[in-house]
Amino acid sequence: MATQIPVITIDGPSGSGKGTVSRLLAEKLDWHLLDSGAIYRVLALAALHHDFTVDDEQSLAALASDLDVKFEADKEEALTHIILEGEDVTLTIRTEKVGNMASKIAALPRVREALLRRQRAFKELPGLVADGRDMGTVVFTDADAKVFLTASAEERAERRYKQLLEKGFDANIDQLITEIKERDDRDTNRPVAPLKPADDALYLDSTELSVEQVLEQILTFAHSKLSQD
Ligand SMILES: Nc1ncnc2c1ncn2[C@@H]1O[C@H](COP(=O)(O)OP(=O)(O)OP(=O)(O)O)[C@@H](O)[C@H]1O
Ligand SMILES: Nc1ccn([C@H]2C[C@H](O)[C@@H](COP(=O)(O)O)O2)c(=O)n1
Repeated sequence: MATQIPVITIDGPSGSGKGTVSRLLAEKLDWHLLDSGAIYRVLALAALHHDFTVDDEQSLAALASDLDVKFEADKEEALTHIILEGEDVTLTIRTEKVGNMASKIAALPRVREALLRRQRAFKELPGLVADGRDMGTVVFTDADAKVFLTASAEERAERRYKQLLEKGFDANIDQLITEIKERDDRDTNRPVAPLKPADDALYLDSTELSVEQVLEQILTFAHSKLSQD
């Protein structure tokens, strides 16, 4: 009988905190981590480098299939270095320009299809924490515990504003609120793999919660689900 590899999925809109919480959860459990948004962001950056436009689905799907990207975990710095075609793009992919391009190309069915195998390959022992938009609904439908993490658009824009300033980027709060709402709208209303809670997901609104409170609630939920199996 094949060994079961446990998976916890955390989906949600931009700035809901899923990346932060997923990293902490993976560290605590000593499991692997998949930041699926980073894959879409890397692809977006590569598309910008190659001057591909969003309507060129064929070229974008080919780029997605052959994407030369490496994820190198750095435990000391508590981050994953992302190397695209030999260049460290860990910071570059975090701009709103790249995030918006990622959201646009993520609506293309052939691009999503081309990235499926790459994402599923992250499922390895002793376990995987996967964050994104469709981890629980499409990529890992048989996950042991699924979470949908959200927060108000205003709170998420405020978090993103602070985060961008800390990283040395320029930011404007009103523009961030507008962009977050546009991205929510695009990610939620696309026909393929839209952002939505899986039927069996824990729905968690973090607007009034600290990172520690969110982590605690998810850990309690995950432990109860994993002990049922
Ligand atoms: N519950 C929380 N309370 C306050 N700040 C938070 C909370 N959760 C996350 N943050 C902060 O909000 C910012 C955005 O969080 P994070 O990058 O984890 O969001 P995300 O959902 O992964 O966004 P994206 O999908 O765009 O990558 C970070 O600076 C993080 O420290
Ligand atoms: N599973 C995923 C992950 C990400 N995307 C798209 C949609 C997002 O707007 C964009 C950037 O993701 P982020 O880094 O902000 O989490 O990538 C998706 O469609 N599916």
